Amino acid sequence: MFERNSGIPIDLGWVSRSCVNEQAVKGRIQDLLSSRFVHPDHQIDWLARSIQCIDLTTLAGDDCPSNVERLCSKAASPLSDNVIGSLGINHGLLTTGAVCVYPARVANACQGLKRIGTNIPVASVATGFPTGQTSLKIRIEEIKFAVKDGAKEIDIVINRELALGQKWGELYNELVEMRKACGESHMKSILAVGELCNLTNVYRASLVAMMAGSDFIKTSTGKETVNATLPIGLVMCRAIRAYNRKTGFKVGFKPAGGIRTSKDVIQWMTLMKEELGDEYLTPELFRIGASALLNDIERNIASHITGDYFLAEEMPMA
Ligand SMILES: O=C[C@H](O)COP(=O)(O)O
Repeated sequence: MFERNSGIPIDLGWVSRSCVNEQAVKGRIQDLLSSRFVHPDHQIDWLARSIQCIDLTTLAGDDCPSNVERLCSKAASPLSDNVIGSLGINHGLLTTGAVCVYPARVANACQGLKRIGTNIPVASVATGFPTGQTSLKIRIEEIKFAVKDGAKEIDIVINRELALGQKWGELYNELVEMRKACGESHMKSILAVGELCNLTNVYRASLVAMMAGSDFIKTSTGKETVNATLPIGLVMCRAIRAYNRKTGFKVGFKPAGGIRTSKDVIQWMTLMKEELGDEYLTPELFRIGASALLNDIERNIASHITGDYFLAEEMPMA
């Protein structure tokens, strides 16, 4: 275990001095993709490990108790019994990192997980997700509502207007208020990187979110035009590393939005391993926000085990 990030007073000098060389970021990602491979013999282990880091998500307008219950069952038993048996893992030991739902569905998720008898945490998006376009008062109330209903993790969205206007002090103050409203529940700050215009803003927003006490920084809501990309992920990982060196606090990273395939997951895990080290490849410090990824992982693990090719529709719905 490690100490939770309590945040630090805002350091505006550090924020405004920080600039990102976009060409160097692209070069580093190209180098990573061309020089680091996971040996096929180890891919099953990596994929099984990735499942523990998934925030299994449903964020649809037609979410209702029954589909949230199904999501909870899938989170508690992400792989079929025969696949689990072949991996030599005891049933019930492999679960996703969390279940992620809208605030109105937190109570359903908590009940569903309790019925199954698992302590998988419920995460909830809040603060006017995905845009945050409402008053601070209402955004704070929404956090409190989700916490009261049992959410142990709150995925808040940052105010993009403040970030784009370089109003870092104001953004920090909003985030500090949100962190207070989260209480013991962990705050995962969504930067909505696709709307931040450039990588320097991504780096600066990452620093401000961590200074305000975020437990995780997260790329995207999944609703922006550009969501999680590896260059953006690299910039956020570097900010996490710099913050850790300066303060000693470890802040987690959550790429989210458009992550659909086993190949994507292995690339994200490679980035984490190379940039932050193995200790960050745990559910405490790494999550993948995804609504449509588990099916592909299960299909790949089943294919590795049996040597047969499976169609997506042959797998139970993820
Ligand atoms: O926070 C999680 C994202 O909404 C998931 O995005 P996705 O639906 O593209 O997987």
